[in-house]
Amino acid sequence: MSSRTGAKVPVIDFSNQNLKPSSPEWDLLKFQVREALEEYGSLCFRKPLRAYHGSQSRLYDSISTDDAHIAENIEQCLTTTLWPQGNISFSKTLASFTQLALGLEKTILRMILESFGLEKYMDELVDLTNNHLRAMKYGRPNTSEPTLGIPQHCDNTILTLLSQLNEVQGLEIQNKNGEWMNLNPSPNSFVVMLGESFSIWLNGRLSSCYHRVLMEGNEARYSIGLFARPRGGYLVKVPKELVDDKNPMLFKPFDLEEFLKTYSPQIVQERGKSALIAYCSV
Ligand SMILES: O=C(O)CCC(=O)C(=O)O
Ligand SMILES: [Fe+2]
Repeated sequence: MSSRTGAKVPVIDFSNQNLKPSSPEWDLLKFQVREALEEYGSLCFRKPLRAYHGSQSRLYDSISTDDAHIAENIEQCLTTTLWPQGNISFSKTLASFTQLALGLEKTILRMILESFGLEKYMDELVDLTNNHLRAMKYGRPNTSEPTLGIPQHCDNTILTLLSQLNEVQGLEIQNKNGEWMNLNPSPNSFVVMLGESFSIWLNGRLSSCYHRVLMEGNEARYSIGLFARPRGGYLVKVPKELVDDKNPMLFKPFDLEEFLKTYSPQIVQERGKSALIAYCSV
């Protein structure tokens, strides 16, 4: 296993509720976002289908819904899975969490696009996005040995926003030197990661980061994520502005749903890199 380090991913302060595009504060944050994503593919933000997802490890369990902006989806797929008789306060909390996360997701998306002069694609990217909300539980490892909660992977999303719900740490990202860094996010922050679909759309200008969950000790870990994924039936396609003589097109257009039909975790292991990147590399 490669080495682990406690080095820090940048934390960016988004606590200003009145942040406006084109203001000096917006431009400063935009610069910080771009810089952090170039370095790590990931950063932390400070801020005031009914399914158990497949077992990633013996510790991992989750419930999730697509199109999480619709409150009934949260109710039907998450709340009633846990409380068949319903739980209004849980549904409301999750719905307001989702609204907050969606707002942040759009802000980050706009900043990244602006930093490439590609803001005209904002609506197109928002339209092709399915916001998948997933609540995750990692059971108690009951050992002092580091135990995998989720093996290393890159998300196939456009953006991923993660929030850790209790004090039990475990999320790690890999830096450019191959070292694993634990993130230790505080409960009032989001970790934002650039997903592979976005890295491909950007013709590789920014990379997504490998991450994993490693746990030890006797406590369960709870986290929640908003996974902005391209909808099935939509082609993710590098915009013409990112292709020229010096920057040839690196990826063919792809439909994530079509890719997932052919996906086999073995491909990831065999090629040592992401199956999605391998699938649509030119
Ligand atoms: O629980 C976490 O903090 C990470 C989850 C994750 O990486 C994933 O579901 O893709
Ligand atoms: Fe992930």
